[in-house]
Amino acid sequence: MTPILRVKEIVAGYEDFTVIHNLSMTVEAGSFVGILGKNGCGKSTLLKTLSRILSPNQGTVYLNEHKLEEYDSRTFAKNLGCVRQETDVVFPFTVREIVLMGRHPYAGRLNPLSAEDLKIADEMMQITNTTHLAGRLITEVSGGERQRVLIARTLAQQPKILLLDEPTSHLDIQHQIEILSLIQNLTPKITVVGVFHDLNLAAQFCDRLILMGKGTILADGTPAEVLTTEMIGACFQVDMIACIHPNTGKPHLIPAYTGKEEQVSLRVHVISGGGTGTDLLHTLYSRGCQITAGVLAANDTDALTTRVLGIETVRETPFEKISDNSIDQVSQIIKDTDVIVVTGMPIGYGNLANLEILKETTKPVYFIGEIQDYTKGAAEEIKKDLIRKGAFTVSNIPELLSRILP
Ligand SMILES: Nc1ncnc2c1ncn2[C@@H]1O[C@H](COP(=O)(O)OP(=O)(O)OP(=O)(O)O)[C@@H](O)[C@H]1O
Repeated sequence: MTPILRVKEIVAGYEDFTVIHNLSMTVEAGSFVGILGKNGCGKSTLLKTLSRILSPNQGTVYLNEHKLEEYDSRTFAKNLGCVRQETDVVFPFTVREIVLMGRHPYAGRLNPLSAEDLKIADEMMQITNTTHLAGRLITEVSGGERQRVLIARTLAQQPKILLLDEPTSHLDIQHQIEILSLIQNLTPKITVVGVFHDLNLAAQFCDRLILMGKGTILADGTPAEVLTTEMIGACFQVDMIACIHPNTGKPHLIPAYTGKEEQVSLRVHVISGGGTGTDLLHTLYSRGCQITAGVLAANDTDALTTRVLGIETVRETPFEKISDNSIDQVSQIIKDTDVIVVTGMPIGYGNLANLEILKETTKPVYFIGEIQDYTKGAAEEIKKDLIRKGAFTVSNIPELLSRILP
């Protein structure tokens, strides 16, 4: 398929300051491409070059296989619309007037705007949720409202390709999602290339991501191909964990450390399941504890968390009863641990052994949350017995931390 946009070996920048170094890329028609990268790496400069605000010093940009400079300004505006970060709206036009400016490429030299132009402007205000602002002055609306108005104006151009420089930077979370869903729904009729800082939102909405280094492309592919722990580390010099979001199936990045970076000497074994341990595992991990976990079914949500965090875990085949081998492994681990924490996990006969293992231990045991007992009381009996022998109950993670951390 012929790409709608083809960038060939461009070098671009400001006077004698080169920002983009020999960059090549293509954009397929109908796709939603996100451009990501550190502050100052050249994302806006690239967008300016694609939208003809800046001419490349070397190389060529083709729109539908025609060089950008071959287009007259009206035809160009009908093909490509750009919503920029720093916008030039300083005069007190009404919101409707601003949106109607998007129709200028279609108006004749002497012709006023047609009924069709008014209809399209109204439509664009409707889909960007700005209709109620139509009579207000652009200089008197909020940053987020203004951003939505500028998107409406550019959409009124009815471009075939839409470039967006941080389209959600001023928007609250509701409007971020609203605008990104709106933009996503424009594809495949319209091609979209947008600069984003929120990696997780970009992963959720874009079908392709381009990660930029200093004026070059570091990675280009699907969100799963680009947003890897290694790539994010190399690009942003941060320690992030790339996991797959259970609801979206898209990559989701979380900071590897949210608290202390140094290891604390506390060894904690977590017995959990069904996602009841996920928050606890992340919290202990961020506090630098040395964590072990299990026995967990290999497909359990908590098992996924331990895999992502690189926690030593005893895993069992899903839907199988806990085996003697797994029990032996946990018994061995428990011998070396300082503290054992049991979450309010679902316990049936298949995993009752997770509690039975604790009958023999002399290590402190903490129960956090009520276990969900599917064993006609057998699990509750073991828990009560362990509490009689000195196990503790705590009601939440902060209370647990206050009791166990040095
Ligand atoms: N008009 C300009 N004149 C001179 N240098 C500029 C100009 N605009 C940007 N730069 C410089 O070019 C480099 C790239 O800037 P650019 O705005 O393209 O980065 P960016 O990746 O979009 O950054 P951010 O994420 O902070 O928006 C930076 O070093 C910046 O200071």
